[in-house]
Amino acid sequence: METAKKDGFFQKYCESLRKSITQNEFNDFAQLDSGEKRFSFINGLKSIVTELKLAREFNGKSLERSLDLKNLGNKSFQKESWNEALAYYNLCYMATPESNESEKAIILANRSAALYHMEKYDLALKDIQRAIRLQYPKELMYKLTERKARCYLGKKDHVKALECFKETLPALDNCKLPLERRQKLERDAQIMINLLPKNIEAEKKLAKGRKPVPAEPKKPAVPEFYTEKGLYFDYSSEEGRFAKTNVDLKPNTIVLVEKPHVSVLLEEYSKTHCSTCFKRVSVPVCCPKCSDVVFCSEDCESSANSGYHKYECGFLPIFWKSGASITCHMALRIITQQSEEYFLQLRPELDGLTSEQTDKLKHDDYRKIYKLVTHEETRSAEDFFQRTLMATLLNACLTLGGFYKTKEAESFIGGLLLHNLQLLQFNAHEISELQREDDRDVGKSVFIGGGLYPTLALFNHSCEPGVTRYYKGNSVCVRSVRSIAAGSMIGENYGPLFTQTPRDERRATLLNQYRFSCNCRACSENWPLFSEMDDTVLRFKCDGGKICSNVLLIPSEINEFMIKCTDCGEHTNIMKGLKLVQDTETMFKLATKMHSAGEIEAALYKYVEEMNTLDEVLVPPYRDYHLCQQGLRSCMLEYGNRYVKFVTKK
Ligand SMILES: C[S@@+](CC[C@H](N)C(=O)[O-])C[C@H]1O[C@@H](n2cnc3c(N)ncnc32)[C@H](O)[C@@H]1O
Repeated sequence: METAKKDGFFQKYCESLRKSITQNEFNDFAQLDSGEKRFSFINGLKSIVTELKLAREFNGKSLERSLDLKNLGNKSFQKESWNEALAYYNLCYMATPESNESEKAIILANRSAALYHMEKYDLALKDIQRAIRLQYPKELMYKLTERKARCYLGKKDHVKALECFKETLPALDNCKLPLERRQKLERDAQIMINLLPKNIEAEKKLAKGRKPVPAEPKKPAVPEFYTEKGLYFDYSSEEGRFAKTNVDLKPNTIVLVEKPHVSVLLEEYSKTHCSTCFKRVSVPVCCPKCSDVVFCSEDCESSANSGYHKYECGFLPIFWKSGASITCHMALRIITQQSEEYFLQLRPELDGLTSEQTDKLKHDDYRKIYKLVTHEETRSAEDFFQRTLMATLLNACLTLGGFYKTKEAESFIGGLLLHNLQLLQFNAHEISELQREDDRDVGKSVFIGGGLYPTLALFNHSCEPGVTRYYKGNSVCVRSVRSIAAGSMIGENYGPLFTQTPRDERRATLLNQYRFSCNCRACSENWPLFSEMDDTVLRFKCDGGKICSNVLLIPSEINEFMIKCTDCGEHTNIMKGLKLVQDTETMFKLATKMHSAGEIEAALYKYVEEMNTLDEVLVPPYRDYHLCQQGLRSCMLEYGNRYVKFVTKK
């Protein structure tokens, strides 16, 4: 990844600073042999803060804008356009300045009303709670207690609903409504107060006679860290460290689940996804000071505001305008998510760390990532110049954000920023999300941010990868997509696949971007591209006993697949207990809604591998054809040892 886009201010500043220094000065810089020295040199040239007039920006908050948005929200609400009202209230909440607490309380209360009408009772209850915490006006409090009661009614929690209707009566004492209106509300609440105890009694009686319903099993939380027991890391002088297995791995095996050491959203997703955990957010919790990020919960907001966001708040607009790449933001976040003392404490041991020591550490320990590949020895002085200048821009954010308590820490942390920029270039991963295109039945994988996964970063590349990655929030899951024999390397893919890109081009890209020459099986045997494979078609025996030439793989609701013969219409259930999914439209909906892309792929591969009689597959275009075809083909190669082309059903 490049340090910065051409159209941002950083690139221009970098070029002008480079021109302003003499060749002798540049030669002196080129001689330097540590990150700390490089940082001090560039940081000492000119003050980047003064040159670029850097200061925190909080342009997104304005009471005027907030009131305008509230009016728009209220208009949509009156039209009963609940979704539209919610969208305006969200924007309005984000735009409200920190000091306007009572205004914020009113907006949250309005948002709770929209959510109530959308039957999102839990979310409405949360907003009511937030409004109450922010000193919602006493004279209007009856509205919230009554809405709370109705939310509990919606949730069929009659006991809590009764409590809230009871709270409504004293709350009405503070209201400023005309007497008639107030009496009407009191009567309504009283009706419910009289009615609900009977319901509660009846429910109790019914419950006595009924067998207790077992609670729904909770979905297991994504583990912080999991590895397949056969996974280990080997080393060679040409390839560095790389992942291997000491057991046979079947397709679809989870090889690794890992939380990132650091992860950052792209600007485009900073207001639709939680900045801390990457969950998509429809009812955001905002930062009190800036309107550049959103959170999915108070927990994520407070962990951000007591940590990384405390220093980054107000700098994101500058960062985005600078054109700095997401890896630069990650280099900064690695620092802002810890404290100055944390790094100063680690300082004496960083350079002496060994993999035996770091392998045992947790993902959030800086020592775990410090020794990742940087290819420092192959870098040019120009490369160092640009990256070091970026480190000074990141450092300006730390200085202005109040990160430093001691001036002496600056050059050390500046050196770490430069180190982070180098290691992220080769070890960071794009984080993607499976999104469904509006009116189409096709899901696509969309790049939403970047992450650094300390264990995944040790996997080497193969143009015929053995695994695929997908994400849950910002956690990565790595699954095998074909059989991998004990003793083999587990290769992941850095970009070029053998089915799509000719060997020389693949090798050139990898050499340029990752500084190695690829010798994977597909490269050394020079396998043909997908477009060069022959169209051999064999036939699959369907359940109807006939031999049919067209078969379609259909994902079911439970991440398993069946085959539909498109000639005779028979279905073959390849796993027991599967629900039949009859039409392709439902299939696509299920595929894109219920499964992540990686899971679908991995499961597809598994079943293709199990059906070694199958030669032609019509691959449904539910996502990215290439990966799908590539995976299927490589499964077939293991069986038939010949090249088979898969036909894609458009
Ligand atoms: C993400 S790291 C992978 C782990 C790395 N081998 C290590 O020792 O930390 C990427 C770097 O690993 C090396 N690498 C990755 N795949 C390779 C391969 N197939 N052959 C040789 N070197 C490879 C390259 O130096 C590349 O820049």
